[in-house]
Amino acid sequence: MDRRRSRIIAVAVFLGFLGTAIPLAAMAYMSWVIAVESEEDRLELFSRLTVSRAENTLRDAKGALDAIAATPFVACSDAHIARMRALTVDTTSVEEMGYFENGLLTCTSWGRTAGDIGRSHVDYVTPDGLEVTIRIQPAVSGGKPMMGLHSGAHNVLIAPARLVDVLVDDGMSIALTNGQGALLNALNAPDPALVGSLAAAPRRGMTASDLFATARGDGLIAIATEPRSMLAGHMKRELMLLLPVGAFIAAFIVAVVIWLSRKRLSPLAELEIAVRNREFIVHYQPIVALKTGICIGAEALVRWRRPDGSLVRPDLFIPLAEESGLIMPITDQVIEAVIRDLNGILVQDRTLHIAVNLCAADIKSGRILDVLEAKLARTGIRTEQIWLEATERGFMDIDAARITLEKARERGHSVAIDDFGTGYSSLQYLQGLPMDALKIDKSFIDTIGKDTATSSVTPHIIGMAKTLKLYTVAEGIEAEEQAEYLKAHGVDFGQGWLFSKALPADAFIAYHRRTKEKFGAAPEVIQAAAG
Ligand SMILES: Nc1nc2c(ncn2[C@@H]2O[C@@H]3COP(=O)(O)O[C@H]4[C@@H](O)[C@H](n5cnc6c(=O)[nH]c(N)nc65)O[C@@H]4COP(=O)(O)O[C@H]3[C@H]2O)c(=O)[nH]1
Repeated sequence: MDRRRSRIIAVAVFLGFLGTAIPLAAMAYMSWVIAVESEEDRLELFSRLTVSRAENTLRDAKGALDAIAATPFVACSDAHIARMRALTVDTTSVEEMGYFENGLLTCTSWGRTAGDIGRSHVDYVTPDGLEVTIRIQPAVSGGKPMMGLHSGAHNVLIAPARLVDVLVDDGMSIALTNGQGALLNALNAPDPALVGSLAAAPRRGMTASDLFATARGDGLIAIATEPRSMLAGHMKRELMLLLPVGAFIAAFIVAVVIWLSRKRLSPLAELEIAVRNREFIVHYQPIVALKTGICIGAEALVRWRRPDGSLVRPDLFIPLAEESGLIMPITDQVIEAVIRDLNGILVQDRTLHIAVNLCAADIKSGRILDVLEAKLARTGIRTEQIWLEATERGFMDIDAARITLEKARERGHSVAIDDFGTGYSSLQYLQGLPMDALKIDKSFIDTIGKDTATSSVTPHIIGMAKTLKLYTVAEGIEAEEQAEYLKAHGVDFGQGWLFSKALPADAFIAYHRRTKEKFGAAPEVIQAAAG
């Protein structure tokens, strides 16, 4: 497996892992956030209930004090005491009402007193003017601590429990403070330090151990807290709802990652990347004049050099490239490589030509001629030094092919039909097409000297080419006797392992120099003139 495939697989595994982990973690986080939010909402609701409960209690007490102050009765008369008692009985929150004269309790809702109980100290004053003593231990309440509210000459005692008389859920604690931070009463022993901090700065949130929320009333702050462990159950419920959503998203992401990576791992995707990364190089197979042995040119044969350095043969990727249209950018890269590799030697030796293979799409559209013109401009390479090879597949649209080939020849290129004899159209098409050379396929050359069914075809192909006044190039010559046979039958040029395999540019240039020294130079570049 090459590095690119391993990288794609590694990236896919990594993305698959992220695509699974992130949605699941996001859903877990969302469950946590929702659980925290709704628990805090619940605590805030209980804080608001507490505040409203305390406000009602204080309002009732104030109502009773206002009502007694408005009575015309003589202080501590029977009527006055009866009125105080009636108000005490009628006002749920009031446990006792008292009347003070010269700072001493003179009578209460229960009767006259000895007049030896003084007014208790004032802890704070409510916004509506009630003087509050947070804790009084009156003799009449049986030792139960009371809260005293004083207005004018009267006071009332209320049970502090009335202020936080709220039915709370398990684990929840409540504290009620006045606006100055003094604790009025609490339920279920909330953490005093937390209560102190929230009384100073009311807010909602959580500490390492508790969740909390607060509510403000008129001169009152209620604080509700509960342990963080209460979140677990809530979060579990949210998870049950959200995890399937996370699992669905994760499955979707994983499916997309698999689909994309399979696409990227597909041969087509690899080829696309290769085109983008310009991974194509060209090897040159020498073409020699059979009579003299002189190297008159070469066929440019593309190779795909993978990032790991391995070379892929064209027959393994050209069919896919043709099918997908990627062949056109590949042809462009081949032309660029020819110019880059051989510009020098092509300018030095005008007898040398390079044959470039064209795909069917290029022959149909004729696009390649403009590409060639643009790329050859200012290189010094002559158009007649670039031959164009087309297989019969390129002539499917015969009218379009004729136009392209005519144009190509007008511009000076020679045109050869490649792999001749392997298609179905052959002769009939050939006659109508402007052509310079015919390349006899290796399958016919292989039959030379052998007694096979097709061996008799080879001399016919050669004869036909001569009749049509085409140059003949024999492909795939591997044996001396094949070369001799072809020479004897008047075939002009040959190409094959007998002379040389396809060579990298440097090796081809060296090959060309050697044969030039040995056999001399070609008289001139072989050109359309043949026709
Ligand atoms: N066994 C044997 N083989 C020999 C011998 N002499 C030459 N060959 C091989 O025969 C093929 C000749 O090229 P082709 O018929 O144009 O056939 C080419 C051509 O159709 C296509 N091709 C190569 N380069 C390009 C290109 O740049 N563009 C296009 N469109 N097709 C290309 O790929 C085909 C295969 O190319 P290659 O693998 O390079 O294979 C080359 C060459 O290496 C020999 O003596 N013995």
